[in-house]
Amino acid sequence: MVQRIDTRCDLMLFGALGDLAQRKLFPALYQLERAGLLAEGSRVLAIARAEGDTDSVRRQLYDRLQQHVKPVEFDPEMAHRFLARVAYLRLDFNDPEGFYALGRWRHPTDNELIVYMATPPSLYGVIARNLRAASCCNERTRVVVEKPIGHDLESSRVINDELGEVYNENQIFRIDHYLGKETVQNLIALRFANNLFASQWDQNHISHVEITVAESVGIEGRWGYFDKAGQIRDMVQNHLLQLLCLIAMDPPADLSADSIRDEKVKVLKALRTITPDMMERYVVRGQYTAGTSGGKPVPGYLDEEGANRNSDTETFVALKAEIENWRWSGVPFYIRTGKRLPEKLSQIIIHFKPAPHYIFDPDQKHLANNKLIIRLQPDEGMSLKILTKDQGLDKGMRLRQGPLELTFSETFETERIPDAYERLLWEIMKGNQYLFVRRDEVEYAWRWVDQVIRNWKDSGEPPKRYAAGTWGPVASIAMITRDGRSWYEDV
Ligand SMILES: NC(=O)C1=CN([C@@H]2O[C@H](COP(=O)(O)OP(=O)(O)OC[C@H]3O[C@@H](n4cnc5c(N)ncnc54)[C@H](OP(=O)(O)O)[C@@H]3O)[C@@H](O)[C@H]2O)C=CC1
Ligand SMILES: O=C1O[C@H](COP(=O)(O)O)[C@@H](O)[C@H](O)[C@H]1O
Repeated sequence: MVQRIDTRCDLMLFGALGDLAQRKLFPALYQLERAGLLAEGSRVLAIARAEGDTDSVRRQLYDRLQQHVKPVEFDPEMAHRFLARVAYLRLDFNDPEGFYALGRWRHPTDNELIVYMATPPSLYGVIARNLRAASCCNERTRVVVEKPIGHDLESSRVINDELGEVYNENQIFRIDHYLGKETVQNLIALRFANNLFASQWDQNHISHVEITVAESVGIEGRWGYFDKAGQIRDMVQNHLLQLLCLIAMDPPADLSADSIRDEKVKVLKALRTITPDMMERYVVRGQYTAGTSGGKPVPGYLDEEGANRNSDTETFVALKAEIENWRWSGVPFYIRTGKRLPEKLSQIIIHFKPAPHYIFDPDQKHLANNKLIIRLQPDEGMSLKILTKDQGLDKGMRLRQGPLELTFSETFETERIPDAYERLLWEIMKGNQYLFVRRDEVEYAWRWVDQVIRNWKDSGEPPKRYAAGTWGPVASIAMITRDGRSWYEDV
């Protein structure tokens, strides 16, 4: 049972009629209502520039909730109860005068103020300044911004500076929604609550690590945004590097936001720069062509709605990251992520080194390393592959690899796993920053990713094509095979 808080909050949601707000944020707020976690008197101000008033926007939101909340979890009475908290304000975010209406909406409440910018990052600075000019924030205000922060290190610095002019770092909640996923948080529990793993978690015992975040979806009507970003800015700079940090970081002294973030920053700082001469062996970028998804034909990236047919933007990245410190020296982290892959699957595989002296059947030597498979989504859980003796009189000392299995839904009879945004909104209401990204993390991540993007640009090489519904360009298989390894397949 989650403990409710009695702090009344006012949430100003900029970009309230956009994709993120409608698909993720309002459903998450509805779920908090359903769980009884919104304090009496908490309110939401939906702010966007489309025509409409509170009644019409509530009707629109009701329909969206019906669309995006699972039918078994949708309760019309609860939806109306939640929507009664919502008002709509039509506003152009570039219009400073319009922001005085926000002050009028607030007056005379002393509810805690949360400002959520579900808008393009180019608007964060102007919204912050206009809020300040209209006296709509104080040192207790929490401001929430979405990833990606900028499109490179320089633009992220500009945005962070603009936010920093109005808010202190401890007021800024930079979202990386992967940090809100239960199973991602579980990495911290797995690593630091189990001494069994803690003592094995380094280059003495681990040969390599794989991180796969595969998506079966394509661009889903977001071509305008995605084409400027590409998979490296959309997924690697944030979600995948955050996963890498949680796997690679040293134990934090405690669970406080800064203890955890200090350790993540050390990992990002230690990432080996990928120089132009390393690109061929370390990085593969791909773009999907027509193929199939879920058994149905789907168009290629260049034929998606709104596409520019000459685009060289990547929809797939595979790369080999190396961390230059004592713990991880010589242990590659192979990461891959892409759109229109065969399935939605996020998993991390820790490949342990074999025993120092092998005494079994030489033909079975390839089996002789333990693997820990951490399934982030779907089918959340973990599986430790261990070796046992094959049973039977005729088997001698033949080995067999089998799993020690922990599927969360079966073992713990978990009710429902909350969506990442539910968790994150809840933590923002409580004012807890440990699941949010600090400025230096964002900037070190950009520094590393920028170098890869610069190398791509300088080489002028187009992305390698892969058919929708496959695991990316064959070059990504060659990349790992060259090191005598392969992407893990559960057989
Ligand atoms: N969608 C997603 O799944 C994810 C999105 N994000 C991030 O979240 C943020 C929002 O993304 P998304 O919801 O997809 O974007 P959308 O473009 O769908 O939504 C942006 C919203 O802001 C409004 N807006 C833009 N400019 C102005 C303005 N000058 N004045 C008033 N309203 C304005 C838009 O109104 P109008 O429609 O009139 O233009 C729209 O309501 C981005 O930073 C994105 O990178 C992060 C992770 C996932
Ligand atoms: O941030 C983003 O994440 C989604 C994938 O998130 P998931 O929770 O469904 O795994 C991705 O599709 C989107 O392009 C990206 O902006």
